Amino acid sequence: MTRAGNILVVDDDGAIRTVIVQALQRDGHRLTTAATLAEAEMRLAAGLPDVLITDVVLPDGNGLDMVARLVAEHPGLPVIVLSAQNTLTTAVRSTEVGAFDYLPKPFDLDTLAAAVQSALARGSGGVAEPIGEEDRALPLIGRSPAMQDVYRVIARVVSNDLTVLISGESGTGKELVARAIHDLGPRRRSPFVAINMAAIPRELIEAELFGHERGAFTGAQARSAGRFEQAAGGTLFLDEIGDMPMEAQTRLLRVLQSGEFTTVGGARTIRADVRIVAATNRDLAVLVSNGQFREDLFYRLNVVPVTLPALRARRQDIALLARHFLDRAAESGLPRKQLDPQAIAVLESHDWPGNVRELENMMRRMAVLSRDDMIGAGEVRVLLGGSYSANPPAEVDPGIAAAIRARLERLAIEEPAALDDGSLYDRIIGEVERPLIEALLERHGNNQLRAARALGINRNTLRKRLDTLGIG
Ligand SMILES: Nc1ncnc2c1ncn2[C@@H]1O[C@H](COP(=O)(O)OP(=O)(O)OP(=O)(O)O)[C@@H](O)[C@H]1O
Repeated sequence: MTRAGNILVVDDDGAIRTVIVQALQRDGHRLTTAATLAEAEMRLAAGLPDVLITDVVLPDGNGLDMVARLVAEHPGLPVIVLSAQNTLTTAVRSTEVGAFDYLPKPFDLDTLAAAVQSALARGSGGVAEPIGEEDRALPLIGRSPAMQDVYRVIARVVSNDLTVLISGESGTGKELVARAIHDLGPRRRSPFVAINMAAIPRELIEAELFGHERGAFTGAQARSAGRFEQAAGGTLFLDEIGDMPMEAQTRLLRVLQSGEFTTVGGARTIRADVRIVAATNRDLAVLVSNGQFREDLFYRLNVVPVTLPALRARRQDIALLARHFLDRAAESGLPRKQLDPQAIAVLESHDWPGNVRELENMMRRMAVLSRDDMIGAGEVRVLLGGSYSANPPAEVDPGIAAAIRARLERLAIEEPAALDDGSLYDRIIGEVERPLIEALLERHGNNQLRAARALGINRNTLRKRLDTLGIG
């Protein structure tokens, strides 16, 4: 009889993870995956699997070190080690650290399935909390060292209730991290409730947070539960905490100290059973020194600080994120698009002041606007628009850039509405495409390959455009 269990697969090779997941799901197992040690730690902090399958060489360290530590802490946990380094040393070391089995790569899927069966038959007995029915896919994308640091902190906090303060520029993923902490932890079956201090009128913040009784203030026609009450048993995410008014700060501090709160206009005291995660895109330490934020509240919130890096500080994640967002756009019904290598290079050299959110929006627009399945550097540059033309890449003819700017200025004067009526891309591209292609063909003696290269589009795209425009 086959037994089914919760299995965590740790391998940095996405293809191998997919193959293993598909093969083992057929036997009814529930799979979760991680691509790095830090991701694995985050998963393990959320709950032990019945069987761990891990690669040895991982981008952020050696899988066997993790195995040694885990097996020491949970002697019953069966671990299957996979390794492409088919050396005796790896095999021996796997046994020494207490692995249950060792399979050299490439391995046979039936052998792996059989190894999993014997591992389950031995039974770990050490399952503290089942992983859950579904693979709660990690929502955070990024392999940069800076993101690995973030994963490590998440791993440290998921299974406890320590207050976390997430800092980072707008669009760096602060809310996503707060949700990951909630979704991976023991409170995940209770609500995750978010409140943004900057989005609520100052005078209503306390009522929003703590709820109010009927008649507590003008317009309070019925009793209303506040976010603390709504989040009971779960996580309360206090976003843009730097914008919290002073009086509300004082009240919040009291709640954090006593673990209780009273509703606005009411005498009822309610126990605050929530985990607090706060976020800010402002420097709270500066607000404290300016007297705009209470120092004692700052220390109460900043128990575990997490700093999210700006996207420009982790450019190696840009390609991964861009592809991820194009995939997501395709899953939501938009046309499926890919990026050619020069397009990725342009994305990687952009500074992304709006961080991941800006990249996400840009990829959705690309999915809609790009005429070709393969997005080229030229299209990316056009869409990055003003922010890119400030620093034009060497290969763009300054004459062409100047002509586009001149055309935009003329449009702004003659037809200002056209600048934001949603047709700008087609208008400008329509106007500049023909002279641009003709000029480049002329410059390269009608050599289409060289002209396509200079344009940053592939040759087939150029051919198609020539056909459509009737050039040639
Ligand atoms: N590492 C990441 N992987 C995948 N998606 C991400 C990542 N970081 C951010 N995103 C996406 O980028 C968008 C912005 O993220 P989020 O809202 O969490 O940012 P934020 O820092 O809270 O922004 P703000 O300060 O403006 O509220 C979201 O759609 C989120 O899903």
